[in-house]
Amino acid sequence: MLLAAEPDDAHEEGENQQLLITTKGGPGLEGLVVGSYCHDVLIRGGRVVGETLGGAAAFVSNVLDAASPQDAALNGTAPFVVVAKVGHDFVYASAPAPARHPPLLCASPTTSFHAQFSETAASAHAPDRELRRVRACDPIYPADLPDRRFAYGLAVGVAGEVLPETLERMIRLCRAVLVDAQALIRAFDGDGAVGHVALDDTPYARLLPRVAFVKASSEEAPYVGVETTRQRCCVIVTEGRDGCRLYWDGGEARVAPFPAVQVDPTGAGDSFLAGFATGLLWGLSATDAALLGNFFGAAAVSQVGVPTFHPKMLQLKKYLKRRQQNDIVRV
Ligand SMILES: Nc1ncnc2c1ncn2[C@@H]1O[C@H](COP(=O)(O)OP(=O)(O)O)[C@@H](O)[C@H]1O
Ligand SMILES: O=P([O-])([O-])O[C@@H]1[C@@H](O)[C@H](O)[C@@H](O)[C@H](O)[C@@H]1O
Repeated sequence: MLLAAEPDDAHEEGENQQLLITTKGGPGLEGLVVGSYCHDVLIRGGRVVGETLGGAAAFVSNVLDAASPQDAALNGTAPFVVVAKVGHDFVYASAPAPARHPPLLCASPTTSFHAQFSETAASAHAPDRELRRVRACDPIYPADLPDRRFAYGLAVGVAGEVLPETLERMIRLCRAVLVDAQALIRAFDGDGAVGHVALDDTPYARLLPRVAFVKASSEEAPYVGVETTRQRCCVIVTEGRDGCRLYWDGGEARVAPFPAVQVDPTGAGDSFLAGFATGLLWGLSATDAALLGNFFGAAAVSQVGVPTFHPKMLQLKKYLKRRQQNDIVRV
């Protein structure tokens, strides 16, 4: 699979879009992150063991900020925009991610999840938590997105807030869009318990040929339908402590994990996706970008809530960049 190094502005309906993130610096690298911040309540053995900032947008912007501090300092601005919504009850406005990337305020309450953790997950691929959405903020509408072009977009909803028309607008605005499957296939029962629907049965399915990557956890992968979806875009399945696999039309690759002592699995998938996008921005091959994704996923599970990164951790960039052969990236 060839991943073009330079952008291509043509985004026709049905076009089989390839990854179009340029490896060269400059304002053309601005990203668009769409998905709301939320309140997470962590419950173990019936007891609340933590209350933290959540929402994929929080974990994603945390990684993107950590991975591009020099760019941000040079421009005086972060090289990406976050479109997130919260209510007036939002308690993490001064936390680093929302403070740097303020959300839109709504009359509805902040999205809130209760995460019930099992004491032991049977395998790396077994679900280790049951999620319940107890409050939902407003959806993010196409009109909420800035009206300008971006190098890349990350659709990272957690509670159904990225509407099909919003994803379509992202595709029009961004040269390449990476999607977290959880933004597309979550369904909520009367109690808010999170379930899944088949991606093919959703209005998002027709947009897949115009998406560059879809990332799914092992639990979500059967609903994404890897065999069908890989014919439309590249699919990445994360496998917890086993790392991840990439599937494209005609091939696949396994990417090894980093060791970690897991204290809180929340945000691993989000941090993975942001690390993966960062790797592509650095000009890495998709498999090396996935290695960077594994690195940030492992870092996320090692800390409770939105993790902090020691600058030394980012020395991985030097190592991975040394492996980079040239600007045209092949898998
Ligand atoms: N226990 C772990 N040890 C090392 N890396 C992990 C661990 N759990 C998750 N990761 C990393 O985070 C990524 C996403 O985790 P996963 O559990 O598959 O996703 P999700 O959080 O969406 O359920 C994995 O692909 C892996 O890179
Ligand atoms: O753990 P993960 O799958 O990467 O992502 C999580 C979401 O699934 C969850 O709904 C949200 O409340 C967490 O804050 C986090 O964003």
